[in-house]
Amino acid sequence: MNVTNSAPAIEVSNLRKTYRRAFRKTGSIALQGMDLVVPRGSAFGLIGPNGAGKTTFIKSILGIVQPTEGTVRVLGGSPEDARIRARIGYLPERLHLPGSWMPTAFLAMVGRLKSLPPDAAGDLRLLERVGLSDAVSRKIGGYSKGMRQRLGLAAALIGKPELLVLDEPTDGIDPMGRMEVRRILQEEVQRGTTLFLNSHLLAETERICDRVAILAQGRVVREGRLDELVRGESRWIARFAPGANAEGLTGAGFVPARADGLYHVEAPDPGALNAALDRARACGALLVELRRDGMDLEAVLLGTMGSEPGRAEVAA
Ligand SMILES: Nc1ncnc2c1ncn2[C@@H]1O[C@H](COP(=O)(O)OP(=O)(O)OP(=O)(O)O)[C@@H](O)[C@H]1O
Repeated sequence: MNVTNSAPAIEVSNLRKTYRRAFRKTGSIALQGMDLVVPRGSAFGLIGPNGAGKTTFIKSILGIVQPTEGTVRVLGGSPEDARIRARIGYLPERLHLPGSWMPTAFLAMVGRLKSLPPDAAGDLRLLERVGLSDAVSRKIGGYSKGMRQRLGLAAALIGKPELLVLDEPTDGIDPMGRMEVRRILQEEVQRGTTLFLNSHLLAETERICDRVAILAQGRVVREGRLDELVRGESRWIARFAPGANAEGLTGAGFVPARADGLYHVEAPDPGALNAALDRARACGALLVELRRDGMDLEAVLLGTMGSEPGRAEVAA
């Protein structure tokens, strides 16, 4: 087996980055001992508040920012290695595009930078895939923000990258466009690409990603499978038909919720859940709705951030 192919897509250990300020004794700490493993083939979302260090992390794994300390491995190699970088597609947070260029010329240039043979037909297919077929013969300077973003995504997709790193990929894209971008990203993951997504749109991260890390003050404070992070451990919400015997339900282990007809019940496994429902039915209650009492990603983030201390400055 090829060793590099079995390595995680991204692996960082004790990653630290302090931005030094010219003529000043203090530096700004962006990352302070970050550890993270992104498995191959995952759709991984990085979330966290403004200034948490997300963009600094992305720049570190792409070799754009030099870490102050720690190790970074990407696709089993160093981000400094041009051969590794050629296997990564990157959509930066702030796109700088040459306004006087045609989109095809821009994609051709990105292909050359990745040492790929020219592929004009492939570039046109990519423009079509990101919804820019009507704008192929227009200069980039006349593109709207969303169109520029789509072009950036096309550039990131050049050469079928093994790892796609996207910093706020749907910034400026309308809701229909977001759906299209989501579909493209899902297709890429199905193809086997590892996706690394940084987005403030938590609903988007929730829809696309299967793993999530929360970054706060330059450290990973939570990481795991999305379904495990958002799942309420063992609490369920049940709705019973009007007229249910409230006293009987309470005796059966159901706790009335604030909304009428809703009850919470603790059940760590399917057996316990069904036993509780049997007890409810035995006292005449008719179940009309049952769902897990889960949280969304926003609630997970807010809950996690509630206990985080503030960021400090360091002496350089
Ligand atoms: N070039 C720089 N020089 C000095 N400080 C910087 C630089 N880039 C980032 N920082 C600081 O590092 C910290 C992390 O910034 P970073 O942009 O990585 O965070 P972020 O999580 O991407 O934020 P946002 O969600 O607002 O984009 C912040 O305190 C920021 O001010």
